[in-house]
Amino acid sequence: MSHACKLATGNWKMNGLRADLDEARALAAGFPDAKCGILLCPPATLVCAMADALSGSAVMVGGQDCHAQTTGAHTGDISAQMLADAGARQVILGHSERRADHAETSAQVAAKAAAAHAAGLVAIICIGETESQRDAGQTLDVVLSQLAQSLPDEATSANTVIAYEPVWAIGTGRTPTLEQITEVHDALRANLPDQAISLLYGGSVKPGNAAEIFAIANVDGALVGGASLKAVDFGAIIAALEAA
Ligand SMILES: O=C[C@H](O)COP(=O)(O)O
Repeated sequence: MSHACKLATGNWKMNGLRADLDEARALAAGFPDAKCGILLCPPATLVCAMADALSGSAVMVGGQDCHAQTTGAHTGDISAQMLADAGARQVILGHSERRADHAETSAQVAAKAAAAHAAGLVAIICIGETESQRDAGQTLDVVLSQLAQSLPDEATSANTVIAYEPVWAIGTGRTPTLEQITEVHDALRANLPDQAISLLYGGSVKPGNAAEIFAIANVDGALVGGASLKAVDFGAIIAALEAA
């Protein structure tokens, strides 16, 4: 572990109806005195209701994306200010699914992060290589380039978290070796503008592999997709992070 803050982030992606807020409540009930940051990022439709449901608990609520502008004619988009108004404290930006499905560039991610910061939100900026890039030996070049281009100038440990997510490990049950995660996280740490920025690993993190991943020196937590949907699974991952 580094000196950065530990953070367990759950990304519900396009999953979750109001009835699923019971999972969020169950998670919060299991960690009344959390020893690390705990964050759930539900779909936009649930941000307000989840923030209300978790009010007074140790579990924070975040968004999964925001627009770079504050207001305007952008049908279907939501601004960072709107997320903050709904009770969010953080926002995931530049997730590989956004980069792939919506052709988001790192420059756009940086603009969104600046908007998030202006709204008082912590930006969780995602980076990661594809399988073909890894096979071509381009992993460090790709992630360091994404890091440099996705961070706005004002990024500090107070307003920014980085999540390294190999695209090929997301939702596949496959993970890099511990040596591969170590190599990338060490390189990221060496290139951060603020050494106290938290570095999360994401991609098929489960209760069964969380402890060994959290034992890596420059891993400060996780960005968890599928295993964050159920309190019992995400709770086990959070317990592993607290113990690391
Ligand atoms: O945002 C979360 C990541 O994409 C990881 O998803 P996963 O845990 O389902 O592999």
